[in-house]
Amino acid sequence: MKPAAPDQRLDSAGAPTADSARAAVVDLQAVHVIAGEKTLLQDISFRADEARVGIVGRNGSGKTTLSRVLAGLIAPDQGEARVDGIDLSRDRKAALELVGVLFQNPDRQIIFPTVEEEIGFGLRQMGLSKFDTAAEVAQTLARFGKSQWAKAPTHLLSQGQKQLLCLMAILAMKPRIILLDEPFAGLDIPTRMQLQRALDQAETQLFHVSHDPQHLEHYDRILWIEGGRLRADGPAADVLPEFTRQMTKWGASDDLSDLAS
Ligand SMILES: Nc1ncnc2c1ncn2[C@@H]1O[C@H](COP(=O)(O)OP(=O)(O)OP(=O)(O)O)[C@@H](O)[C@H]1O
Repeated sequence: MKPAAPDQRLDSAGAPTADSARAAVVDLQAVHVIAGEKTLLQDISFRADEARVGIVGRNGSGKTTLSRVLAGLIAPDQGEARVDGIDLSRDRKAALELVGVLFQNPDRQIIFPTVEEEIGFGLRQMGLSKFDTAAEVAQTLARFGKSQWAKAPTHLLSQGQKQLLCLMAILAMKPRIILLDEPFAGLDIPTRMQLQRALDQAETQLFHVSHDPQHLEHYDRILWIEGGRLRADGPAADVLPEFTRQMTKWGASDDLSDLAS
């Protein structure tokens, strides 16, 4: 393997990860998100430019709301959220170029009848010509060894294949950041490993929401959200053991209604 440049990050297998020169700065300052009577996020502040950032927390703690803020899909009711100084909730074109989002349910993301149309859509939105889009789609499929999928009807793909399609569509757009909101839930181990490999090889920053601390052990930084607040923020080796201890403690006591309170 080629020796890494002095400031190049390596993943757990020793492979280079995100290109630090392209790292975007995600900057949240005193972010509040309110829905009716309920405060979904309260006073969240952090500045992150790490290659791999994990987001953990119990069900209903506010992780998905936070990912929507990061992607510019919702604007904070108070405070500021910026990526590289840009308020993505006001600049959708910049949001498309900067952040790709992979959600848990690919059926909510796939809207086109064939694989090539699905991958091509985002590229056309970014302003690529039909010719360049076709070339980029073909290259992306070839990179994943899936050229034979080009004309395949998307509704015939399995869940894992659909999730891989969504990931290919995002990677084709070469965003600076990929936001993952539990994309592995419901996938079998080989499919999950294949997606994880594709992500590990992507020279892109990852913000990854997961319930499973094991998926995030090799990450640079972990944000732990609880009750809409930032409960802990630090290296995986510090935050994840404490998170696991607390989850186990809560899980061992009381009933589900208490867990959800
Ligand atoms: N638009 C909304 N209006 C009212 N409440 C909402 C709205 N969106 C989310 N919530 C509530 O806010 C809380 C946080 O939701 P969110 O989806 O961000 O949590 P989460 O940590 O991603 O949960 P999970 O792990 O279960 O996916 C939940 O109690 C949810 O029911």
